Amino acid sequence: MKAASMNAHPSLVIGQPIEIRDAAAQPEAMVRFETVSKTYPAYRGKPGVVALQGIDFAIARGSITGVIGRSGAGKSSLVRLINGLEKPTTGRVVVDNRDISALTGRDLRLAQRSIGMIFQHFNLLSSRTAADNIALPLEIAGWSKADIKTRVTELLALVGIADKHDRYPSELSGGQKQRVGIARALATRPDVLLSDEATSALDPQTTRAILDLLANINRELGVTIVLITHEMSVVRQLAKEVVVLDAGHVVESGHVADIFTHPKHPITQSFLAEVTGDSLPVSLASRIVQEPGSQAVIRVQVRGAGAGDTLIARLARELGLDVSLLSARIDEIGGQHVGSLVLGIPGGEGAAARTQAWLSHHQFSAERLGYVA
Ligand SMILES: Nc1ncnc2c1ncn2[C@@H]1O[C@H](COP(=O)(O)OP(=O)(O)OP(=O)(O)O)[C@@H](O)[C@H]1O
Repeated sequence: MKAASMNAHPSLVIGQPIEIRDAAAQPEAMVRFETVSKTYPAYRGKPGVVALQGIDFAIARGSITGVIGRSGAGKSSLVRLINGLEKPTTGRVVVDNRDISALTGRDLRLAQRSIGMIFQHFNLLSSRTAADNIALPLEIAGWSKADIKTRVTELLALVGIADKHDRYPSELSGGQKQRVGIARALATRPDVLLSDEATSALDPQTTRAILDLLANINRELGVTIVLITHEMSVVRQLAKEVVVLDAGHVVESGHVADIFTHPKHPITQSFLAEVTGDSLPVSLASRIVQEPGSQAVIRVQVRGAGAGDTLIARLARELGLDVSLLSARIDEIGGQHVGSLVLGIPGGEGAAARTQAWLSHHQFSAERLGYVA
């Protein structure tokens, strides 16, 4: 593509008007996996590996979708199928209505320009300044020097490091390096941004800042973001949808708030335990014992503003229980209020069992933590 035609794209500076996407005219999905499997063939005496099997899901245009799984679950394979670096063994991967798995050569390279990617270790060229790293994909795409200069300035401002134009990667912090990585990934105005563990090497504060930047980019530019991660805290902070991968299969998927309040698969529950397990105040955690005491302690996940108060009132009314609220934590997850309530249930084992049965009947996700004296 010639530089002149690339200039026809509107500017992408946050705060300025952006390309209007006509949702009615666009089909819903930006990425669609259609009964995809991926097997790496046997090689030099090593057996073949089935990395993905029966993968069938769609990523909505303009969404932020988290793909979470343990090491070896198949996350990187999934990403490489989206950007066409790998071909599926069976099925199709459709990106923006094109079967990317069927593209080769120049067609594939052009399609890949609309799919940006950021990495855990940034993958910057150490011999190039921040500006020249960002310029690289534009040079490859054949942009003119003048257009590259304008675009790079715009991108540096977009990611909040306008003053780092001439800095080399060795002179930048981890967060700043990732900002360069994000600017480079956005340079050719992609529709999809793939983030492969992009915050895994960063401290929690920098992680938060980078995830905030990605949220802004999604909001302002409408770029569909696919977040590959092994950390539920990343999904919780940024994603609206989540796909849980285990051993090459999608074991659960849906709205983040639904999955947080009703995790079904054990692997999802274990991911959630990592982010919610530390939510008990130390003073309460230290009082919880497993021998029967005066109150059974039950943790319940609730959704929606005021849901906690309503639940306690219903338990009082319908089961006649004088429930005490031992601890509560409310988060905003996937745009919804999600609460984790720790309730004290008096009345011994019978009352605790009735409460659990009632919660389960009304489809609350609940777990017994023990008793307090
Ligand atoms: N190029 C390859 N050749 C052979 N086997 C591969 C190749 N790439 C991945 N695999 C295997 O496929 C399975 C899924 O790997 P993949 O890298 O997709 O998982 P992952 O969830 O990204 O893991 P991690 O978080 O450790 O990177 C693993 O068993 C892995 O060893």
